[in-house]
Amino acid sequence: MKSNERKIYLQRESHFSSAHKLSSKNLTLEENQKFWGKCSSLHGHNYKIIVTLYGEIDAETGMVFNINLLKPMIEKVVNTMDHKNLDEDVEFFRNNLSTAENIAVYIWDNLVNDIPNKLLYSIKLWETDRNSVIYKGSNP
Ligand SMILES: Nc1nc2c(c(=O)[nH]1)N=C([C@H](O)[C@H](O)COP(=O)(O)OP(=O)(O)OP(=O)(O)O)CN2
Ligand SMILES: [Zn+2]
Repeated sequence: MKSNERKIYLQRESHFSSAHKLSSKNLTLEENQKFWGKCSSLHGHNYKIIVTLYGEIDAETGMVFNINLLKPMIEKVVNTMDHKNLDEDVEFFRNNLSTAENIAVYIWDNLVNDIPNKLLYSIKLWETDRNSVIYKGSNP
């Protein structure tokens, strides 16, 4: 592939709605309520994510990566969580609390091997309008 040596960020937004609760298996109901407050009860969020790729603009295609290829990769991961109870329906969250942090890690881990040439740069995830995380994992 020819490169014109100009690097650029490419972003794709996606959404999903999931139920979850934050509670530790090692704590009693009362202890969980004390630690996590209202979040220890089952509730839901409309999550928003932005997946960012970073790389050189290919001189022939004019693209870093074809968004038409990126879309189904993101949808595949998002569909494992959309309209699901994260804690019960997604294996990863049986052993990892379904915090925004861990959801971003889950998305990264499920995308990084599909996106070629180490292009995956970051996952930004909003749990609410006011609460968000940005994860930059390792890209082997
Ligand atoms: N570090 C984190 N802290 C918290 C997380 C998280 O994922 N990472 N998650 C929660 C709960 O999931 C909770 O549902 C957050 O919702 P809520 O408190 O309603 O959200 P807001 O802060 O946007 O609501 P306010 O109206 O601003 O209080 C808790 N902590
Ligand atoms: Zn929540």
